[in-house]
Parts: sequence; structure tokens; C-alpha cells
Amino acid sequence: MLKVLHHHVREGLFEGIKRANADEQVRAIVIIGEGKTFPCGADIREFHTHASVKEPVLTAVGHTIENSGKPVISAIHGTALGGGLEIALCCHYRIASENARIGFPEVLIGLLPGAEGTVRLPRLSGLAFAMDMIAFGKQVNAKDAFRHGILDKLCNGNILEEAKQFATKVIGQPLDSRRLSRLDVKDAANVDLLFEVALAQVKRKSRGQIAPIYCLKSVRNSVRMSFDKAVEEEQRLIMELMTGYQSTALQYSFFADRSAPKWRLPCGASVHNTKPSRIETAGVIGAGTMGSGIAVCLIRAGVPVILVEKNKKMLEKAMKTISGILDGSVKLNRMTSEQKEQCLAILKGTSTLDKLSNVDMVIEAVYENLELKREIFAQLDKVCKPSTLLCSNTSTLDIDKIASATNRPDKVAGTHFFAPAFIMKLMENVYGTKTSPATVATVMEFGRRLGKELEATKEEIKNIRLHLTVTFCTIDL
Ligand SMILES: C/C=C(\C)C(=O)SCCNC(=O)CCNC(=O)[C@H](O)C(C)(C)COP(=O)(O)OP(=O)(O)OC[C@H]1O[C@@H](n2cnc3c(N)ncnc32)[C@H](O)[C@@H]1OP(=O)(O)O
Repeated sequence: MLKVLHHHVREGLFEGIKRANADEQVRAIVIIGEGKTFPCGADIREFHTHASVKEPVLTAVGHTIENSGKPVISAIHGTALGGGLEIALCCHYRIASENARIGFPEVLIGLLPGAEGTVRLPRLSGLAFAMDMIAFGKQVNAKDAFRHGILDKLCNGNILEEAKQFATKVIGQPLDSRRLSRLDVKDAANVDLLFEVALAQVKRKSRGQIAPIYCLKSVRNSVRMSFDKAVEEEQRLIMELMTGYQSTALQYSFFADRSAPKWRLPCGASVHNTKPSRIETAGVIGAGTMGSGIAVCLIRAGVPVILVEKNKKMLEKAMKTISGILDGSVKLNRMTSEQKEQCLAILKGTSTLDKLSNVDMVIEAVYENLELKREIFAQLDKVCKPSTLLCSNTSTLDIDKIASATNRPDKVAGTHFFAPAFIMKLMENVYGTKTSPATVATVMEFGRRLGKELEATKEEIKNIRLHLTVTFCTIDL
């Protein structure tokens, strides 16, 4: 676990600043993270628990720092994120290692920097930069942060030693002009225009999300209201976000993204003790929406694909669709025309399964019909080399029933992409009762190569999930 602002860390900072102020020997205070990094924010696991509201809360720690009668310098190395950056903004000076990064990623978990970050940062960096960092969760490197006035010095040596030297230079300097709560926002006159431009961007990039809009509103308040009033409003906005369904879902997703790749099967096999095989070539069966989308994912990741579709007209149409999808990526600057051509060069279309004799993996994406799928898998079992993994994109059918049509049920798994497959990040890898750990490892590693967010799901769990999905869809409608 990384360094986060648990209750005991907040308490330590709060007491430490008070003690240092009371100690006549102390003339300046340096806040530095032990180990690899400055704090990367509040402990997300602590939200909604008593510990998150236990005094001293982060804002109280910040006030103690800002009101310190002795200069406080934050010495940043690694990453100063979220609440960590808010602590740094309460300090009178900030210095950082050249390779440090800072940012407000709260918006990515459906929140805003609610320990006065939306009101302090604009006073230091100006509105445009603050809106960009806060509403989009952009992290910036130390050089950029220095250029925008967030840092007072860049360090390339021992950060603690440099902080001590820096401290000796600022001892005795007046502190009021260093207290951000007492300053005005730099480019306040442009607030309405900047807000409108940023709002249009947010609505395009984070469609349907509430937090980015609240982030912008809160930054705008830093100009329209007094510091105290803007902080009060920031509190109201974060409380609303914190209790909303979007932030709950995004926080869940934050931990799920990190835990899913660390898969473990009931038999004890896991990502740590099972070696995946390398998939060099693949076949995709079915050139409908799903099959074409899956083929795009694969060729974009540099995996040569043989796309099998027995209806020749449909195959032709799919090849054009795939080319069109790649054209879209070129238009959006996500790939160059040259990369598009490279992708198309590794895609071959065919109408017969026997062309798949040499591929390492097959992903079947024909329509949801168990008998049809069993027939295809029985044929694949005969055509493909013994090591080929046979996977199905089925969302509803039982992997065990599909696997039992083959003599290699250990090499059969579900690789369930979500439509449109070339956009949606989630890939659900379903293992049946006979799927081997090596197959799970290979399929999970393959999904990682495609840039997917993964989930390894047991067949019975998939069925429960499906029922839940249907229930949620019904409610949504
Ligand atoms: C109000 C709200 C306030 C005041 C906040 O501060 S909200 C929190 C704002 N900060 C964040 O959102 C930071 C989130 N973390 C990250 O972006 C990344 O973890 C990182 C860039 C800091 C490091 O990335 P990386 O080196 O790739 O490591 P992992 O992402 O794999 O993380 C390692 C483990 O640490 C856990 N973690 C990370 N951040 C937090 C956090 N803020 N709270 C609780 N736990 C956190 C993460 O889940 C990993 O845990 P394990 O999977 O190893 O158990």
C-alpha cells in the first residue's frame, strides 16, 4: 500500500506542526514523505468510515500548517496527489525533485479536491491551469508545475538536504504573502470564458459525469466568492458527490482495476504461480459487430488475425467496416495512417475454418446458439493444432457445455468482450470447471496486452452476474 493520509498520518502532521511552533529551537519546518513518495492522497478505503471524519480532518491539518508562525516547506518526491497536494498547497513554500509529479486525481473517483484544493490552486497557478488539473485529473511533472508557479524550486540532489538549505534562506521572511488563502486569483477577469470553454470540453470528454462539472463550479467559486465562502461551498459539493452513486461506482472500479489482474483460482493457482503462453496469432470466427470489433482490438495490439466468415458478402462488408474504424482512429489522432496500414496488413479474411490450423488462439463470436457453437468448437478441435486455445465470446451460454464438444476442455475459456469491443475496456474471462490455470493465465495476459480491464469469472458467477445485469437493465429502462 502506498503512502496515504490515514488518520494517524493527519494526527502526526497536526501535532508535529504544533510542537515545532512551540519549540524555540525550531526556526523552519520541512514536510517530507518517508520512503518512495509524498502522500498520494486520502485513504480511499477510509471514506465512509469513522476514521475519515475523526479529528484532525485534513482541512484542520491544512489550517495549522498555513497559520504556522514559522515557515513550512513541503519537499516533494515521488507523487503528491489529492490530499497530499492539498497539504503542500497549505505550506508556505514547495520544492520538488525534478522527477516528481503532482495532481488532483479526485475527479477520476467521482470527487473533487475537497480539502480546499479547488480554492487554493487557482490562487497559485491561475484559473486555466487549475481547471485543467482539477476537472480532468491531469497529473503534471515538476517542471510544468514550476513553470506554472506551483513549485518554488526544482531539486536534482538529495531532496531533504536541499529543503534544509532552502529553509535557511526563508527563515524570517514575511509569511502573509505565502499564505494562499490570503491571495487573489490571478486571471480572475477571464473566469466566465474559461469556465464555458472548460465546461464544453468536460461535457464532451466525460459525458454524463457529475464530478468534473462540480470541479469547474468549485474553481469558479474561488473567484466569485470570498475564500471562506468558496470553501464552504466546496464542502457542500464534495458531500453531495461523496454520497452519490457515481463516486461509489468509480471508487469500486479503482480497486477492482487493481485487484482483477491479481487473479487466483479456487485450486490455488494464481497470477503468481502460473505461466501464460504467448499468443502470436489468432483466429476470430464471425464477422458481425462483435467479431469485427474483436478483430480490431487484436490487430491494433499487433496480433495477426484470420477472420473467418462463411458468408462472403458479410466478410467483405466487415473488412470495410474494420478499415473505417481504423480511419476513425486516424482522424482522432489515435494512430497514424501508416499504423492503420500495418494493422490491415496483419488481417486476413477467409470463409473456411481450416485456415485456422496454425493459430495460437481462436475467439468465436457467432450468434448465441449453443448447438451452433458446439458444432464450431468440435470442428476447431479437429482443425487446430493441439496447443490452440479455443475461446468463446458468449455472454450467456455455459462454457462447460461448449467445452464438452471438444477433446481439450482444459483449453476452452470464455473471452467476453463488450460492444463496441474496440472501445469498451472491460473483458470478462470466464473459466469453466475444466479450464486449466495455464489457459486462464494466457487469456488474462492476452487481455492485458489488448489494454483491457480484466475480470476472471467462474462460470456460475457469470450466470449470477447476468441475472444482475438483466435486473439493472430493467430498472434503467
Ligand atoms: C477528498 C478526497 C481526497 C482528499 C483525496 O485525496 S482522494 C485520493 C486522491 N488520490 C488518488 O486518487 C490516488 C490514487 N492512486 C493512484 O493514482 C495510484 O495508486 C498511484 C499513482 C498513487 C500509484 O500508482 P502505482 O504505483 O501504479 O500503484 P497502484 O495504483 O497499483 O497502487 C498500489 C496500492 O496502493 C493502493 N492505493 C493507491 N492509492 C490509494 C489511495 N488513495 N487510497 C487507498 N489505497 C490506495 C492501491 O489500491 C494498491 O493497493 P493494492 O492493490 O496493492 O492492495
